[in-house]
Amino acid sequence: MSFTAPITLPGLALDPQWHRRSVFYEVMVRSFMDSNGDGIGDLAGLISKLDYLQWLGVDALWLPPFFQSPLRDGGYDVADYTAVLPEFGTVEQFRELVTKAHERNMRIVIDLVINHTSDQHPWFQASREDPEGPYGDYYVWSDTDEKYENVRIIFVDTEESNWAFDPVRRQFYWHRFFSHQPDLNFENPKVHDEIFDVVRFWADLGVDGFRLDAIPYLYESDGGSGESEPPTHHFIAKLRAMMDREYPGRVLIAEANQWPNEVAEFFGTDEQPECHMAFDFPVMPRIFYALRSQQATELQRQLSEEVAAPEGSAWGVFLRNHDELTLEMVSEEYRQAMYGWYAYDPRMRANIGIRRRLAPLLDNSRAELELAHALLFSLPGSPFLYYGDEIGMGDNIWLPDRDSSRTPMQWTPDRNAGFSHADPGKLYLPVVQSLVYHYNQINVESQLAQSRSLLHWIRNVIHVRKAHPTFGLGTMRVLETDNESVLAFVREYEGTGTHLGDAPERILCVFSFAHNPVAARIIAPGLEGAELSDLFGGAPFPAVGADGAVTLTMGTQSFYWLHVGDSTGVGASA
Ligand SMILES: OC[C@H]1O[C@H](O[C@H]2O[C@H](CO)[C@@H](O)[C@H](O)[C@H]2O)[C@H](O)[C@@H](O)[C@@H]1O
Ligand SMILES: [Ca+2]
Repeated sequence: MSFTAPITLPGLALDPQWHRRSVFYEVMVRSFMDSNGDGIGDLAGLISKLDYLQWLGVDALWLPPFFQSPLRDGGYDVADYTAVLPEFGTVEQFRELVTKAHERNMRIVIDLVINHTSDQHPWFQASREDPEGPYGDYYVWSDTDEKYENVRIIFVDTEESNWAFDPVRRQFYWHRFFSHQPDLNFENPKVHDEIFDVVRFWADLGVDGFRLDAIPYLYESDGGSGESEPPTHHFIAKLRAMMDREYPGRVLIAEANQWPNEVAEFFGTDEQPECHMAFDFPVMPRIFYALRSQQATELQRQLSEEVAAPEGSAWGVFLRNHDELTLEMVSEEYRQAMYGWYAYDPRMRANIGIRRRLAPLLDNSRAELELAHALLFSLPGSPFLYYGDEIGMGDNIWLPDRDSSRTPMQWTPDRNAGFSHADPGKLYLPVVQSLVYHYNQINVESQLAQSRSLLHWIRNVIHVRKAHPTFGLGTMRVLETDNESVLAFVREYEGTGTHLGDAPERILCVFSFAHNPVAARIIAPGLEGAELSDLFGGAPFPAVGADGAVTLTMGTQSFYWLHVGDSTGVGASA
């Protein structure tokens, strides 16, 4: 892929690898900061908090939809792709956000929700009213609701069919998600043109990337599963080609809740590249499984089988996001175990998953929060944080659907957690006031004032990660251990063009999920005789033996990131 065209975005240098070096931060405009006291977060509020995000070490923001929408699915029901929802601000303010982010060397990624629109979108209104008109074929219409019977239902809590009857057109329309989200008809080339124009609109405003929402579901066919069908890949390849031609350096991120070998197809091929990044869905629930089961084996197996992202591409790793903690990528047995540990109250469940935030899932255990983040920041790929998780925000399971984890950001112990000066009753969602996670205690201001707070800890780890490009750019080798609670892998990078000069770097990462201290023997072929030292404080550790093994003692639910130095000479082969 070439990057010959100049990139003129303010404040940003051309960096074809930026997405592989970045720490991403998902921030919902509605939830972060309200600038005008109407109780709803907005773009001006987000702009006012860019300094905080820069301080934290964030390199790129991912903004879920902020477009015109009836907000029946958190904005994933778009009614106008090129208009900002008035409560959030204006296109001009969005341009200002991009400029100010770029000035701080931060990039902006936005959601591209193209599988479906809101039923309020003028295209759908025109389509239902005038089947022969210019929009008649923009959606998937049928006289029967018996087509595509092999296609599963995704929102099992609310939907009984992927078809809904429209009383105006007197036909059924296809929808993979809520019935108020009709699927666009990608068989219609005019739909492709419309989507390309939407991409150009936002790319011209300077966005650095697009998260392709629900991307496997663009096409369906008779007898097919409606997931990742060949024409879906052809469309993405066509979109990528346009991006490379017209907007080199901007990235596409696939949101495909599937197994790694299926998701990996969204990277495309050398000849027909598709996405630069894809979210890693299977790894995430296995981290949570390991924390409760004290077994690293399933996570170790998954990581060993992990498909390496092709040259120049990256996985996106995450612990939580704005959706439920999806359990689609685990077996029924594991799913039931996880419901038992993490969703013991049925109210905590949504579809096939758990609608809770990170800190409550981990019972506010500092050890577990650190362990989970240490994994997040050292697994291959780029980490995605979810707003508020850096301070251990709580949730509100009495709110409907996934709103449980979309409450206002907690900035201070003051009114509305410093999020808004509106009357508290006017907020788009109430601030969290539960016993453990009340905004009086859990907020940015008080954590800034405590040097050992979770916020400072996470910031420190982010900065350590960023000082070692191996985490973003290196390969991973999973190692054998003699303790099934302990996971170990080595990250290796040839080291060109980093602060290390051209020196290669190796980092041994070890994690114990045991609920008591343990010792583990780690077999590290290739590291025979190597010296080890702690990446944080530099303290020396026992060297790897001549047999390539090292025994480490680990505290309860703890981890090490160890710099692998030169061989001590003990049994070193060369
Ligand atoms: O636009 C509809 C939905 O699209 C994304 O959905 C993803 O989340 C679902 C769970 O909420 C998941 O089951 C599905 O596999 C994903 O594609 C988006 O992130 C959702 O917020 C949105 O409702
Ligand atoms: Ca506002």
